[in-house]
Amino acid sequence: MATPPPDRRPIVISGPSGVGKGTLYNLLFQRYPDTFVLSVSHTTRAPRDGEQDGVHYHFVPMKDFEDLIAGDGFVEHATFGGNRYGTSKMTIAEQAKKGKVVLLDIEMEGVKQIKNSNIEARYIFISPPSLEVLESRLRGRGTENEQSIQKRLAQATNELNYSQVPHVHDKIIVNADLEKAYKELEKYIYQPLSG
Ligand SMILES: Nc1ncnc2c1ncn2[C@@H]1O[C@H](COP(=O)(O)OP(=O)(O)OP(=O)(O)O)[C@@H](O)[C@H]1O
Repeated sequence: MATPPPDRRPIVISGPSGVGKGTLYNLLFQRYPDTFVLSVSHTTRAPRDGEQDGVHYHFVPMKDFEDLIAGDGFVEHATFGGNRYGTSKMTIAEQAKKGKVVLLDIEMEGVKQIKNSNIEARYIFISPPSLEVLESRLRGRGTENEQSIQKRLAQATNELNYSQVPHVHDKIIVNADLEKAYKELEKYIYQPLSG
């Protein structure tokens, strides 16, 4: 059943790669169908096999991406590996208008940009129980090569340091036991409005 949470602000989920963000919010999507929607990013990179425009990404030419930046159309944008990625204000507004609570899966630099924008959001950080566990999850997922694993682990330290900065995140959840972490996420998202 679609039961929207009392607080309808977009939810920004961040945390190191491999910590279980996707696993956790996919559980939320399964258990509350039609309630939440993952924000679809814009990118200038080419679609990979099986990726659909408007579903996995909005695939756009560089010129369109730059026009969107010039028109202040993004809440956050970044460059990775020579390709640009961003979350457009329009995407968030369109989904919110349909009555859905928008979930944004965003890395640290994007979180900083959203915090500097005028977007009202809730910020959740997913933390690993330890760097050793994070490494074993990244390896266990089997999607990364050694170089990519090392890069993600190095970046994880930056993300974890940022999560310690007071008042950046509204909620920090340690993803040790999956079901416990999920319950904590659900409880936070569905908590009654305060004040
Ligand atoms: N609590 C948990 N206990 C054990 N394994 C877990 C737990 N949570 C997630 N995993 C596993 O860890 C791996 C990484 O999870 P996931 O892909 O959801 O991470 P992510 O944070 O979304 O990563 P990325 O940012 O790279 O997309 C997956 O193989 C997943 O099944």
